[in-house]
Amino acid sequence: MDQPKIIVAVRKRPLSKKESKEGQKDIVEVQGNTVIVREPRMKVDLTKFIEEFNFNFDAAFDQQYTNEDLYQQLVKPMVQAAITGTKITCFAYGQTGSGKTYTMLGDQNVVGIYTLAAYDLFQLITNSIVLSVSFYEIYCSKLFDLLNDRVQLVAREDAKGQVNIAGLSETKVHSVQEFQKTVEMGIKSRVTGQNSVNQDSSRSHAILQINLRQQNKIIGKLSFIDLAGSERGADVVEYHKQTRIDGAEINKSLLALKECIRALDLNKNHTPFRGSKLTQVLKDSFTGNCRTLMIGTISPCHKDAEHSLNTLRYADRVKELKAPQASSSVDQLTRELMLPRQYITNNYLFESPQAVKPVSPPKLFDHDNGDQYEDEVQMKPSRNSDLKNKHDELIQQILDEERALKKAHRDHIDDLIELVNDEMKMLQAVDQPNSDIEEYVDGLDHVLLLKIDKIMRLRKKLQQFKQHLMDEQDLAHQCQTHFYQKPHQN
Ligand SMILES: Nc1ncnc2c1ncn2[C@@H]1O[C@H](COP(=O)(O)OP(=O)(O)OP(=O)(O)O)[C@@H](O)[C@H]1O
Repeated sequence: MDQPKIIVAVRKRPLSKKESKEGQKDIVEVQGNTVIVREPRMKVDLTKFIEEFNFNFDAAFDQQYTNEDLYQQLVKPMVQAAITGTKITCFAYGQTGSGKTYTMLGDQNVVGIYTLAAYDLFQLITNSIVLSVSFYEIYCSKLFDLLNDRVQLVAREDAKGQVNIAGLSETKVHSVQEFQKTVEMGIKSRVTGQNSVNQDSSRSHAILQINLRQQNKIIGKLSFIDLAGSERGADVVEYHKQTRIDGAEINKSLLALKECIRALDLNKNHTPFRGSKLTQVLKDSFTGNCRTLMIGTISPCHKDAEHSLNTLRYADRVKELKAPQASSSVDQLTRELMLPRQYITNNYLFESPQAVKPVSPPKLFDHDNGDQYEDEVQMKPSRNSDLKNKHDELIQQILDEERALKKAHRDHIDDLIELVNDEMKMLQAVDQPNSDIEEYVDGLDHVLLLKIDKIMRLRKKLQQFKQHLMDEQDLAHQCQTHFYQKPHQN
């Protein structure tokens, strides 16, 4: 059976002892492949209510599941495919502290996906296959070799369009123990590289690559990417300029990543690799025979609700772009019925640039390139709850209108098909000997007028919908502007 090209999964971590002690509430529930977030909120009149968000994924794991469970279900089939030449790429995406490293690397008690994959690889490969590891980091568009004293590297595209990282070191490993040692060395180098105010591991993407070679020819490639903390994209409101630049850079790479996965899934000829350093260096992983797994990691805590929702929305966007699978029509339908609140904002901001101009937050610094994920920017409910409520109502209205518009569009297509059938009959009739040309002319005129009428009606609905999308953008902008305003100007 064909495995899907892209799998999007979400993993919820348990509450930590500290969080339980602090009285933090677990607001995330996993039911099958659905993740439910129940966020306690307060209305303008101070009445409390719970807002519920539902997201449906290819797989979802709650705190009961171990790294081994996740590996067996999602990664093992990919590792097996890697042996037969499929390039596999596995991303971990989520807020700092949500469990990306735990999932990928494990901790002192538990091994993660890296090592579990290595175990299987050494079981599966024959003696003639050599396994080697590269480990590097992308920080602020710069590449650093984690297995060679953090030497800075350069990615170059050759005449054939292949991207090579010049000077990237590769360490041959002959056992799981050697593999683990190599990875640990890279992790150490990553951690000790935190020598500036702004740099910590959650601000960079770490890429672990395992190459399988036979007679010096690469026959398999596995890439594991621990992405920068998702909340870092929101650092565009930080005081420190470098931090803001990092935030913009992270947003840019996550946006480009989403676009590349989209192109991959829709089998598009053009994939926007050059959108960021991350996607540029991963170009090879997005072309040809390849499979991608995205694991979104989330915290269960109430205090992290906004970040968790952002992670879920990002994963949802990646998933929403997937071409429908023949076997997943029920999933598709369920998804349509459970559209998350921000669906419109997320999709229309980025997917339909002609219809809606992207909202640009106020310019904060010269290097601001406008590539930020606007929806990753947090709003403070306490300071703009009025605007936010208005915004929420409008989003609801837009969701209803979207359904009505799509229904009208489908009806419109049915009507057009009927009219085309009528036209065909008219043409057949007029081609007969002794046909009535006047009847044909009147009939065609009538059909064309009907078509114009139908198009105008549909267009009116569309214009109204577009207007509401723009209104939504204005409101979102106002919310952001409100947020960006400093409370005290000296
Ligand atoms: N599924 C899990 N089960 C048990 N503990 C977990 C799980 N996920 C994460 N943890 C624990 O939560 C803490 C934070 O996890 P982790 O370091 O993996 O986060 P992270 O997303 O990698 O953060 P950063 O981006 O800062 O590196 C760690 O102490 C880790 O052991």
